[in-house]
Amino acid sequence: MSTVTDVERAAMESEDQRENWSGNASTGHVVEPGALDLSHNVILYLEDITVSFDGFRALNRLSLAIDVGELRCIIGPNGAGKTTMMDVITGKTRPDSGRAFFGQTIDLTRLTEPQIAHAGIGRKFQKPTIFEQHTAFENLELAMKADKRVRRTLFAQLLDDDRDRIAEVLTQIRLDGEADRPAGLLSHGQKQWLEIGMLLMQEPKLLLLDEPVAGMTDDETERTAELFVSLAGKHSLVVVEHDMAFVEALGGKVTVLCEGSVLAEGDLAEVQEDARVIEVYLGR
Ligand SMILES: Nc1ncnc2c1ncn2[C@@H]1O[C@H](COP(=O)(O)OP(=O)(O)OP(=O)(O)O)[C@@H](O)[C@H]1O
Repeated sequence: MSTVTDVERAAMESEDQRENWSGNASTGHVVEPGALDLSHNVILYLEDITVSFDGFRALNRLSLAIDVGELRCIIGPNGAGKTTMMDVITGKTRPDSGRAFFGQTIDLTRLTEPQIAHAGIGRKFQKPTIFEQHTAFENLELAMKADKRVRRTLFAQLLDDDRDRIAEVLTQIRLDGEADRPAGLLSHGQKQWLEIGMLLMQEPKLLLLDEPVAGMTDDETERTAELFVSLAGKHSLVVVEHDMAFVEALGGKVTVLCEGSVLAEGDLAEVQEDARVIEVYLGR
């Protein structure tokens, strides 16, 4: 069974939810089955998500919505549920209850991790998983969508547009001068950017980034903020981070998680003044 078919089936099975979420029938908006429906300008909906581990609620009726093209930061104390939330979005953890939708129609709770990646959600973990022996260019080539890799095998060479795409991503991640360098020789920050570049080769609509600037120099952190700001709009980004200077540089809306739910939401200055946020997180 093909992945697309499964995605389509999940979309159709969620017909009832679709009515609830979007009222598409009334707007007359037509979207192919299985395609990402962004007609309401929201790319991710989480509603009342609960995840328990041995009776402990890591997520407790968590609700959240991310707009198309938004750059959202998620902050909160250790154990607040940030990683668990990412795990639910990517299908690694199934919620006990609640709903998780990608666009209006794709029910993430019914898809496997590969299906969710295929649907357009890319995740970057803290530890880079690049191929150290291969060059930066080759790493991006290896990350190309599978259908393009097949094309490459058929024609025994990279097509010009694929080469252009790799060059474009190398420039985006500021590695255009390092294309032929083995990835293992890149700095820590450059390795992180290369992994982000590998995600970009998959053309994700939504990028989930877990503590992307941990271990980076101040200069690398600043450049990473510039990169993320430049990606917003074309992509939607959800960034989990503890580094407040970085969160400030991103300039987007901030969601504060605590004990598995949203404690506060707003721009950084607003949440920094929130007495509850100071008590559980920022005041520490
Ligand atoms: N597989 C698991 N089994 C049992 N408990 C778990 C599991 N995964 C997470 N937890 C617990 O759920 C809670 C939320 O963890 P989570 O890793 O999502 O928090 P976090 O906000 O990402 O924290 P940090 O900032 O430290 O990464 C924690 O108390 C954690 O110990």
